[in-house]
Amino acid sequence: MSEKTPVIKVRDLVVGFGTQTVLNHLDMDVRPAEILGVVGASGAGKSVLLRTIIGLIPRRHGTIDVLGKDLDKIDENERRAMERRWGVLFQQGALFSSLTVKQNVQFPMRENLEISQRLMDEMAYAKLEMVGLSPRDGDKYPSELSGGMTKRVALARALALDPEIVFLDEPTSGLDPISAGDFDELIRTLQQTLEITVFMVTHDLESLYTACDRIAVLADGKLAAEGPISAMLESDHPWVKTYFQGKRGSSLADRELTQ
Ligand SMILES: Nc1ncnc2c1ncn2[C@@H]1O[C@H](COP(=O)(O)OP(=O)(O)OP(=O)(O)O)[C@@H](O)[C@H]1O
Repeated sequence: MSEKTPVIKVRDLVVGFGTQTVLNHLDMDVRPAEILGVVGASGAGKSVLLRTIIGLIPRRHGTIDVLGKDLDKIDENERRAMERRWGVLFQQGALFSSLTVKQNVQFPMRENLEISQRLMDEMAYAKLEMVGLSPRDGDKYPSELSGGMTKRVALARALALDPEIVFLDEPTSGLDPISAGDFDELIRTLQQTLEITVFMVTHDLESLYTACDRIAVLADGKLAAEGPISAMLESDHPWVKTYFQGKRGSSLADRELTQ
């Protein structure tokens, strides 16, 4: 794929439920190896967009290309192959409570790869190390983990099949600011070392400043603004102005300017 080809290309996307239209003729590109932060008011449709791209919610209209393939034009086998090329971290982590950390990380491997248990163990330990957890953490159950550890395990599971794209839905929600900052740094480091493309839905202004290359703002079912933080600070869109140039946003912007 050429440098310029978007990794994800969404065109004229319409998604709704009953009489409600959530995404209304939305166009969006996600570029290779970028961390794109998707923001918008509560209920704007950020999670719906993520879930529609990965095929969990049907579209009413529009096309979605991922890694150069139109998702409407691939057969069942190609679809399964495509799903191995992306990893997803859902809101709340969504770990299987009856499985250990190691078994959770191995879940996608078991579903998709025919490899020995020993190799799967090695791979699971490597993924846990990548996200800053030890092999001993592998034997714990989700109920024994802190919020930050749960997110890390969910990230390790999303990375299980060495994906090219990672979808993160509110990865830092529920974390204290220090743990959230550590998680942002982890995402940044992984993105740089593995050169993955990251689609991150977030409410966390700090994440947008420290982790994201570009930001896409959802409002009224469309992209209201997109670009780096500097573009957000200059935007005239009312929601973008309030969000990025409001009290919280401007203190981060000041810090950015003085660094
Ligand atoms: N499965 C569903 N069935 C019916 N309505 C849904 C469904 N999923 C989402 N919605 C509706 O779609 C709208 C957008 O929801 P979505 O979860 O994408 O918002 P969001 O921007 O991610 O919000 P938040 O920041 O609060 O998580 C909401 O009005 C929601 O109620």
